[in-house]
This record gives sequence, structure tokens and C-alpha cells, in this order.
Amino acid sequence: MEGTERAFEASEPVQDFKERMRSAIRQTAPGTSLRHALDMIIAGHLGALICIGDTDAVLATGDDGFCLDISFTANRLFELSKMDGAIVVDKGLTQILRANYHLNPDPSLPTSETGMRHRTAARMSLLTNAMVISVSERRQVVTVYIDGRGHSLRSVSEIMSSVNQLLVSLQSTRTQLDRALLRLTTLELDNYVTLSDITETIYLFEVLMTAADELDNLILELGTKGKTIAMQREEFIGDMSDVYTLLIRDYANDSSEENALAIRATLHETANDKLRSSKRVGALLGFDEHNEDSIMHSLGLRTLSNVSVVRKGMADKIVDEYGSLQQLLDDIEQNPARLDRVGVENPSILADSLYRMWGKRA
Ligand SMILES: Nc1ncnc2c1ncn2[C@@H]1O[C@H](COP(=O)(O)OP(=O)(O)OP(=O)(O)O)[C@@H](O)[C@H]1O
Repeated sequence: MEGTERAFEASEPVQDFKERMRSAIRQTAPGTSLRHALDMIIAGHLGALICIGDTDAVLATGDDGFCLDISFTANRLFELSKMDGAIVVDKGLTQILRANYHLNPDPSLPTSETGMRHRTAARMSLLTNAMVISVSERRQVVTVYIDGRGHSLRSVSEIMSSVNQLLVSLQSTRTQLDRALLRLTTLELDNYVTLSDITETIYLFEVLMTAADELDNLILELGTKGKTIAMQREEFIGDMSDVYTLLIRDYANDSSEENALAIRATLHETANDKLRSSKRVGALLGFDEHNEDSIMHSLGLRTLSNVSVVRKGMADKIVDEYGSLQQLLDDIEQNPARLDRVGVENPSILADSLYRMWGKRA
């Protein structure tokens, strides 16, 4: 089975649709009683049409069937799927209201599905706010419909094969990014960073974040089987999102966290291959006239946050006092007491750490 989202006309904002689809995937993930029922239906070579939630609207589109009002269990849902017609369940998955229900959604509602069960499922999800599930008897596929768009559920082994491929590319991107950040730190201390260096690093951050998003979707699909993968995700991503924001703040014309997050949102919406353009990245950072060779000056927030004696929040204070990493490096030897004033408890350790990073002093 393939995990697909078939495009359809959306009648609600994209964000709202995404939230609802994520919630539907969570409710049908391995480990849930609903998934248990769906797996039993597939194993029994049966089909099903199940409407969950928005029950007033769902019941208004149909007739006949058996009025049940019994509490929901996976076994009952499985047994009822042996009958023709649709099964109607309440939003909280506590009650099964109807079985063998015949649904009559407006036939003019557009659908690209073939087969009455699937066409009805897609239309019901367009017409109501219900999550509609169809299980194909012929193809042994479970499709979840929200707002006319279908997502086919995959088996754990199918999802795991995507997870394993993704973990390999995550690991390789993380290694490249670590190397790029190390090099960037050295260049920052030498005051020799160009826009091209920043562009390359941002590109790697975006590749990493895109892979992390994909992994999050797979972890959601895995349900209770995704716990160890979530731990592996932590290993590869950890605090990289915070480091990314610091990098943007270091180089953006407006260094506020709010602006950095807005820039990150735009970068994330941009196709990764377009992020290799220094002109584009420079413009996003607020430097329209810069080209790839333009020298960029870092505030030093990211580099300072790597120094153990710089406690959380202290890097901002140091940057407020000195204005940039270079100003700090120029001043630190002549005037270590100035760091004292900012509240750095061990100015000499901070100086030593920076010099060690720089490779100027052992
Ligand atoms: N409007 C409807 N209301 C309730 N149940 C329906 C409706 N349309 C189809 N079904 C159910 O779906 C079953 C299969 O119908 P059909 O073969 O036309 O659909 P399909 O999409 O090809 O499904 P499958 O892939 O399982 O063969 C019907 O026997 C019935 O139980």
C-alpha cells in the first residue's frame, strides 16, 4: 500500500486541512483500537465504509440501516463491517450509532475516485466534517478521507522502509552540517565569512529540517510503534532548530528572534534547490545589494552559545554590550573587566574558549 494524498478541491484553509488530516492519521495509527479494527477487516478480506464524527450531518445524508447506539469496540466494528452499507460512529469513538446505513451524498460533488464505496467516502468527507474511512475489499487498501482528499494507510513494515532511508540521509546531512558549522565558527573568528558560506549553511539546515518534517510525518503514521524512531530523531536533530535561529539572528539585518523566525518560515516554504542562490538568501536576510562574495559580520550569538561559561540568555547580553563577535574579540584582551560588568562570571575562561576555538592559543 502506498501513502498518498490525492489532491482535491479544498474548501477550508490549507492549515486547517493539515491539522485535521494529522489528527485522522493519529486516530488510525498502529496501537489505536480503530487501527486494530481496520487491520481485522483487511485480514478478514472484508470491505467497509465508516463515517466518524459530525454525526448529525452524516445521518442527514442517509437512511435505512440499523439504529444501534452501542459502545464502540474494535471487535464490534469488525463484526458490523460484514454487513453492506456504512457504519456511523461518534467523534470521540465511544458509540457506534448506525450500521448498514445507506448514504446519499450529492452526486454532483466532484470526485476522482472509482467504485461507489470510495466515491461515497470522498463525497461524504466533502459534504461533512466527518473523517470517512473506506476499506477496499478488492484492493485491501484503507483510505482515510478528509475534505475530499484521501490518505492511504501503510503497514508498519512499509513505513519503516521509508524511515530507514530517511535516517540514512538525515545522518549524512547532519554530518555535513556539523562540518559546515565548525568551518563557519573559524571563519567568524577570522572575520572572513562571505554570504556564500551563510547560504551553504542555511541550505544544509533546510535540508535537515525538511527531512525532520518528513520523519515527523512517518512517526505520526507509526503511532505507538514510532517511539524508538522519535528517540533517534532527537539524536539527529536535538537542539539544531535553536542553533538555526541563532545563525539567522547572527546575520540578519534585523536580529530580533521574531524576524529570524519569520525568515525561517519563508526559507522553509522555498524549494530547497532555490536556497542555493546567495542573492535570494541575502535578500531574505535584509541585504538586497549583497552578492556571494560579500563579507558578512556575525553578532556571535551562535558561537558564544557554544561556550560552556556562557549561560542561557548571557549571549544576548554580551552581544548588546559589544555589538558583534569581532568587537568582543578586539576588546577582550585589553579590557576583560568589561565582561565582568555584563555578568560573565569567568571572563578569562570565556576568552580562553574563544581563542581555543580560533586556534590562536592552546
Ligand atoms: N452510498 C453508499 N452507502 C453505503 N454503502 C455503500 C454506498 N456505496 C457503496 N457502499 C458499500 O460499498 C460496497 C462496495 O461497493 P462498490 O463495489 O461499488 O465500491 P468499490 O469502491 O468498488 O469498493 P471495493 O474496492 O471494496 O470493491 C457496497 O456493497 C456497499 O456495502
